[in-house]
Amino acid sequence: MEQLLAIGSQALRKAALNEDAKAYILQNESLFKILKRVANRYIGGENLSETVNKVIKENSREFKCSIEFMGESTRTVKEAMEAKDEFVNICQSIHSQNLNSTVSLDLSHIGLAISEDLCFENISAICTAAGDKEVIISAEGTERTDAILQLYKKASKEFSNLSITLQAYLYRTKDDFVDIIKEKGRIRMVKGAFETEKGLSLPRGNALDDQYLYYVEQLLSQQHLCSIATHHHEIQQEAKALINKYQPGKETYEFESLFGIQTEQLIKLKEEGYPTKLYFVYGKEWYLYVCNRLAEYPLNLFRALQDVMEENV
Ligand SMILES: Cc1cc2nc3c(=O)[nH]c(=O)nc-3n(C[C@H](O)[C@H](O)[C@H](O)COP(=O)(O)OP(=O)(O)OC[C@H]3O[C@@H](n4cnc5c(N)ncnc54)[C@H](O)[C@@H]3O)c2cc1C
Repeated sequence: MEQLLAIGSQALRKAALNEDAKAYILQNESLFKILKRVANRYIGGENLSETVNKVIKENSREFKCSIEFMGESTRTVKEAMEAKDEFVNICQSIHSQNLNSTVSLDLSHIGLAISEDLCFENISAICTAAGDKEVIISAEGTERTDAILQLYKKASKEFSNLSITLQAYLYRTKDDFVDIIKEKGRIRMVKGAFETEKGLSLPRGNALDDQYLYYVEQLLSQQHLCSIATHHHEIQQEAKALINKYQPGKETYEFESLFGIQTEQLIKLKEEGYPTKLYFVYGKEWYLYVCNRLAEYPLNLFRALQDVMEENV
C-alpha cells in the first residue's frame, strides 16, 4: 500500500509541474470540476469574498485566521501593483467585516524580484491598510532569504504590525534567528518547504525536529511573539510541554495550521485552551498549491477520493 501511495504522490508532483498536464486538466470540464471539489478542502476559494465567508465561519468556531492571496515571483510592476491592491482589499475586508484575521504574503508577490524599493513601497501600503492587524511575511527559496530578511528589518522600523517566517531546516537560520529575534515582530517558525541546494538544509527527521523545537523553546522562554506553524503532532505535544514549563502569556504565541491540513489536531489544541490559527490561501492559481498539499502527504489522496465521491452522492 505504501508503495502505491508513493506512486500516486510522485504522479501528482509530476502533474503539478507539467504544463501540458495542467492545461489538460484545467481545460477539461469534468476533470476541472473534480479537482475543484478536492481543492475546496484546502483553499479559501478563488476570490476574497468566498474566503471571507470561510473565515467568518472559522472565527465563529473561535479560530483566529490568516488570509493570503496566492502568488509569488511577479515579474512586472503592473502585476506587483495589482497584487498589492488585492492585499489592501484583504485588509479593508478584515476591518469592514470585523474579522479576527491577519494577512500573510510572499514579498516576491508584491515586487521583491523586480525592485526592493517597489517592494518596500508595497509592503508599506499594506501595513498601513492593515492598521492594528498583523502582516506576516512568508519564507521563500534560499536565493531570496537575504533580501526578505533585510526588507523585514527595514520595514519593522516603521511598522510594528509586521511579522516574519523563519525556516528551521536552513543551517543559516541559527544566525538569522539571533538577528531577527531582536525585532519585536512575531516569528512564525516553519520547518521549510522548498528544495535547497545540497548542504544548505536539514532533511526531514529527528535532527530537524530537535532544531525546530530549539527555536520554539527560545521564543516561548523569552515570551517573544511567535507562531508554532506545523502539522506535526509530536512537535505540537512537545511545544505544549514547553508552554507549560515557561508559562508565556496567551497573547504571545499561537499554533497555526494550513486550512484543511490535520485540522482535528488544531481543534483539539483549541479545545484544550491554546490560541490557534488557520491559514487560508485563495486565488485562481490553486492548482499547484492543491497538488502539493496532496503529494506531501500521500494519505490525502484517499481523502481527495472521498471528497469527490461524497459530492457525487
Ligand atoms: C501556517 C504555515 C505557514 C507556512 N509558511 C511557510 C513559509 O512561509 N515558507 C515555507 O518554506 N514553508 C511554510 N510552511 C510549510 C512548512 O515549511 C512545512 O513544509 C509544512 O508545514 C509541513 O511540515 P510540518 O511541520 O507540518 O511537518 P512534516 O515533517 O512535513 O510532517 C509531519 C507530520 O505532519 C503531518 N502533515 C504534514 N503535511 C501534511 C499534509 N499536507 N497533509 C496532512 N498531514 C500533513 C503528517 O502527520 C506528517 O507526518 C508553512 C506551514 C504552515 C503550517
